[in-house]
Amino acid sequence: MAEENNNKQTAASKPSPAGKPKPPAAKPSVPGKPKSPAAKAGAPGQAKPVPAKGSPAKKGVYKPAEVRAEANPFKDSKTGAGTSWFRERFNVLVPVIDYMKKKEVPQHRLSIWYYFGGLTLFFFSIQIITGLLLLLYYRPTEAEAFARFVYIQTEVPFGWLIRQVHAWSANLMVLMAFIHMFSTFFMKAYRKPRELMWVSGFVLLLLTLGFGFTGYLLPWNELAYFATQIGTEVPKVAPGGEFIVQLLRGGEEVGGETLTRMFAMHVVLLPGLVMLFLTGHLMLVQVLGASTPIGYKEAGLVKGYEKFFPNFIAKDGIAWMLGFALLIYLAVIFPWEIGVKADPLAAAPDGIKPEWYFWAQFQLLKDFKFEGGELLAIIIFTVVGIVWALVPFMDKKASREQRSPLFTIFGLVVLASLLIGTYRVYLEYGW
Ligand code: HEM
Ligand code: HEM
Repeated sequence: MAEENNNKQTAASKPSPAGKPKPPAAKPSVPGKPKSPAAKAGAPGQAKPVPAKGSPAKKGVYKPAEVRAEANPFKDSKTGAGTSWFRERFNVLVPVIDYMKKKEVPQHRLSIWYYFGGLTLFFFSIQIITGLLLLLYYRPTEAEAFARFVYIQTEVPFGWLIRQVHAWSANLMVLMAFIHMFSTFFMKAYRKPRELMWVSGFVLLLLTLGFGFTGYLLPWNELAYFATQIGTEVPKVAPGGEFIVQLLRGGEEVGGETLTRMFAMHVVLLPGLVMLFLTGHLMLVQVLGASTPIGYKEAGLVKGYEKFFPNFIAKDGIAWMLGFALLIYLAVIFPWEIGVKADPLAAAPDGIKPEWYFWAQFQLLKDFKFEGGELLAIIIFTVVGIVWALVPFMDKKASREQRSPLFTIFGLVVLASLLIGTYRVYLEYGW
C-alpha cells in the first residue's frame, strides 16, 4: 500500500484542484516585476513542472512535486470563502491534504480488522471527554476521594452515567487495543515499512494498561486499594525493584501519597505520553496507509480499493456508533459497583484480583510461588514483551513478502497463554 500511495504522489501534489485559486505559476513572484523568459522556464521561485507518472521517485519517501521560493502563492488570491480562506493561510499543507484525499484502503476478506485501530481511538476519545468531566468533581486525597466518588455517582446530575461510561470505555479501549494488536500481528502488518507503527503501537498498549492501573485506585474503595497493594508489590523481587515500588507508592505502603501519584500519572503524565505516541502512530497510518496481507495481491484476493476519505472514515464512523451503542448499553445495564471505602488498617478481603487485563500475569505469579519463582515470572514476561515489541525487526521473511509460519506460531502461543491465564483466574475468582 505504501507503494501504491507513493505512485499517486505526483498527481496528489498539485496544489490547485479545478475551481480553486491557482498558485501564480506564470505570475512573477514579486508583484509588479515583468515576466521573464526564465520565469516561464521555471526559474527559482517558480513552480517546477510536476514529474510525469512513473518517474523514478524514491519509494517510501514523500516528496512534494514542487519547491516554492514564494512563501504564500495564494496571497494575492481574491477568493475569501470557506476552504479558500484556509488554503491561503495553510498553503504548505495543501499537498498533504491532496495526498490524503488520494489515500485508499484495500478491500479483501480480512478488511474487517482495519476497524479496530479506529475503535481503540474512539474509546480513547470517550475517555478524554468523560475523564475531564469527572475531574470537575473528583478530588485526589485520601480523605475526600471516596466521598467525591460517591457524590459523583449519586448527586451530580448524570454523574453516574459519566462514571459508568468512563469505567466501561476503559475496558473496551483495552479490549480493542488487544484485538487490534493481535489482528495486525497475524496479518503481519508490522512488516517493512511499518516497523515503527508496531513499536509505537506497543508503547501505546503499555500506556493504555498504565491508564487502567492508575485509574483503578482513584475511587479509593477497598477492592482498588488492595489490588493496588498487590500490583505495586510486583517489582519488589527484581533488582532495583524496591526503588520502583517506592516511586509508585510514595512510601512503604499504599496510602494518600500513592493516590496523588496515581492521579498525577492518570491525568497528566499518561495523557501527554499517549498524545505523543498517538500522533506518531496516526501520522504513520496516513503516510503509509493500510497494509495488505502477504500474498493477497498476487493471489488476486484484493477485490479493490476504497477511498480513505470519505468512504472508509464514514464506515469507521458506523463502527464507532455501534461501539457507542454497546458502551451505553453496558454502562446502564451492568453498572460497576461503588464498593466500600478503603481502610488501610483492615485485613485484605478474600478474592482480591487485578483488572481482567492483568489476569494472565497475575496467574503466572501465582503459579511461580516457589523460591525465586516470582523473579522468574517477571523475567519471562519482560523477555517475551521485548521480543514481541521487536518482532518487525526479527521477522525478515515477512519483510521480504514471504510467509513466516514460525512467527505465526509464536503469536498463537502468546495469545493462547494470555487467554488460558485469564480464563484460569476467571474460573477461580469469577468475574
Ligand atoms: C491506543 C492504542 C492504539 C490506537 C488508538 C491505534 C490506532 C490505529 C489506527 C487508527 C490504525 C489504522 C487503522 C487500522 O489498521 O486499524 C492503526 C494501524 C496500525 N496499528 Fe495501531 N493503534 C493502537 C495500538 C496499537 C498496538 C498495541 C499495536 C501493536 C503492537 C498497533 C499496531 C498497528 C499497526 C501495525 C498498524 C498498521 C495496520 C495495517 O497497515 O494494516 N497499534 N492503529
Ligand atoms: C485524559 C484522559 C483521562 C482523564 C482526565 C481521566 C480522569 C479520571 C478520573 C478523574 C477518574 C476518577 C473518577 C472515578 O474513579 O470515577 C478516573 C478513573 C478511572 N479512569 Fe480515567 N481518565 C482519563 C483517561 C483514562 C483512560 C485512557 C483509561 C483507560 C484505559 C482510564 C481508566 C480509568 C479507570 C479504570 C478508572 C476507575 C474507574 C472507576 O472504577 O470508576 N482513564 N479517570
